[in-house]
Amino acid sequence: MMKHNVVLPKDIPAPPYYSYQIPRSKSATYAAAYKKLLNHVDLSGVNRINSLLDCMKASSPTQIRANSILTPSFLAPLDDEFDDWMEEHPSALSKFEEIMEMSKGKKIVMFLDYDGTLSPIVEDPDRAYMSEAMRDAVRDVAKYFPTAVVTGRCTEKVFSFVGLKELYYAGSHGMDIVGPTKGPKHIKSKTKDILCQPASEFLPMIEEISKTLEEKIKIIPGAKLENNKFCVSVHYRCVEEKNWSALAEQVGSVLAEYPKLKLTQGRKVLEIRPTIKWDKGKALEFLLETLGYANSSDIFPVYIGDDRTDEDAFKVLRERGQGIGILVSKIPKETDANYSLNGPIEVKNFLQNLVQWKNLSLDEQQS
Ligand SMILES: O=P(O)(O)OC[C@H]1O[C@H](O[C@H]2O[C@H](CO)[C@@H](O)[C@H](O)[C@H]2O)[C@H](O)[C@@H](O)[C@@H]1O
Repeated sequence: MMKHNVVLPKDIPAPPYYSYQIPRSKSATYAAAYKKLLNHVDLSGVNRINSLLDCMKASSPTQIRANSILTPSFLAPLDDEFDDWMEEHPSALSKFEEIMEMSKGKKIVMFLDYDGTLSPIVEDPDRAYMSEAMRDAVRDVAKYFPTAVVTGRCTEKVFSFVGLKELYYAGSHGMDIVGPTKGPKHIKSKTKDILCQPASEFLPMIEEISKTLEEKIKIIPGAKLENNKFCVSVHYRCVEEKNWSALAEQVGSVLAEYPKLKLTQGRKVLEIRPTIKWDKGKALEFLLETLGYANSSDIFPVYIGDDRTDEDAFKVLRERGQGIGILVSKIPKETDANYSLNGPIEVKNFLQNLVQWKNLSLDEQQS
């Protein structure tokens, strides 16, 4: 096993998240507190397990409600808070006309997250299939607009689920970007080139931690490890809550031996990945550059995603002042996205609307 010199500090006082109070205001969603909690994750010394465990609990709204670590005002988002949130992040379906108006004269570029966006969240990550109707919708969208799937999955796995050769795929949270193998005119490349692998030097380390963790988590019923090539997912969706601390202990203690790896969190999943400054936001920028749009002012990128990791891409779009981010969520979450959709079915409807709108505008141009 690769050796790393790590000194684990002892007796560090617990971070102050137990007393964190959320003001009841327009933006007071549970996600704001969760974000604060994540910032306090401490993988060293005595706080390691508690920190990780609190983070696991806080990542799930249902768990949050059942859990007493946060204040009651935080636990019960009211209907009017939901309405406020919807006002700030309106449905991309009900505002479809408005969005199309904003995109007028610009080139739409589509970025789609996979799990929770194109496919529904299911217990077994190996069975997260997308529907045929969704596949048709994505295929149709890609006929008109450059389209990329941006995901935490490894590229090979997500390709096996989506199966569309004409798309770009940015797997492993954007650390493995490949081009299309065939496609319409706007896609120049005819071969499935590897376009970008910024974390290639981490492959042996990821392989090693993946094997170590796989062994360690075997003792925890329901825990599942997924090797995503440049990152590793440790799933706890099927782990009973009473065993979460044991899982946190295993993951935390292994990770403490790898200072060049960091932990992020998705939906009932702990994600281990290189500490390099690369994320879905960087992948989006890289793809825009690859498509020749780095300095174009007439592009309109649309990024649709449901996960915390998609926030990096939403943020990039906000900072560029270009296009829109659409968060897929049924519940209020702190987000940099501009609009929302409540699940994969609405995502499919949005994509179908986009195709219909494009067909209509082409018809208008011809008549
Ligand atoms: O970036 P994404 O495409 O959203 O991928 C993020 C992770 O998604 C998958 O896990 C999630 O979906 C599973 C299937 O529905 C679900 O069982 C799990 O609880 C979710 O966290 C995937 O398995 C991970 O590897 C991705 O990193």
